[in-house]
Amino acid sequence: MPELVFFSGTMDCGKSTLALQIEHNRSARGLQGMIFTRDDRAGEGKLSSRLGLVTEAVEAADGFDFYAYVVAHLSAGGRADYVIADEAQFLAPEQIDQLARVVDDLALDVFAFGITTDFRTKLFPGSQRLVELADRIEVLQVEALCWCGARATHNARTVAGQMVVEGAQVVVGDVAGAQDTVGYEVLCRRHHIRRMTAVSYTHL
Ligand SMILES: Nc1ncnc2c1ncn2[C@@H]1O[C@H](COP(=O)(O)OP(=O)(O)O)[C@@H](O)[C@H]1O
Ligand SMILES: Cc1cn([C@H]2C[C@H](O)[C@@H](COP(=O)(O)O)O2)c(=O)[nH]c1=O
Repeated sequence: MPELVFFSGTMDCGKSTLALQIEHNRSARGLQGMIFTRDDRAGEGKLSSRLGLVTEAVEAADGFDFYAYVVAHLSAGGRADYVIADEAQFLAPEQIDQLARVVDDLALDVFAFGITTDFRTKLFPGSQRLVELADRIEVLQVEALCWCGARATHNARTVAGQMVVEGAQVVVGDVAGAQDTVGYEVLCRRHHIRRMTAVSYTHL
């Protein structure tokens, strides 16, 4: 049975790497995937991993209709055996519904990758819809670690290493950002609640 699978975890836990591995393993066996992303750090139309691998992807911007796009591709004689959607937290709930329809009506596996919660520990709307609709939710095995050594479960937004709790939900960035710009750091719940980042800990 085709499935909608949500691969979830914190930032920097290997989601995009896994997406690229799934793509590699399937294409090595002659299967044809359709790869989508949104707002990847590497730029428009890219699916990139911090390990240095990158592949071309279709940018799923606001209003993009996954179901219509896949149907149009198949109707034009194109082939599709599965779908990959990275940075799925940025998708609108309706777009997740379209991905579910790709599974149910077109019988394709859909592998979606994304972080579940934002810097304020609130669900992204796209992730919420994935939790509601996915056949399976897979938490990634390679755990990112908090500075204290515990498993990182939450994403903090930082400016100069200090945690901030105000701002827009979406700000594209990285865990290794420059000191004066917006960056991110993964933390355990205890230190997220206490707003203790690696920088604030070393200044205690
Ligand atoms: N220099 C490195 N050597 C080995 N592994 C690395 C290196 N840099 C990053 N990684 C691995 O890549 C992971 C991040 O992968 P990525 O797919 O970009 O994460 P995500 O998509 O979840 O944000 C890190 O957690 C780490 O396991
Ligand atoms: C927590 C949080 C993250 N983001 C952005 C930052 C990155 O561009 C992506 C996550 O990418 P990754 O491959 O999982 O590292 O999401 C955001 O916009 N808002 C947030 O609250």
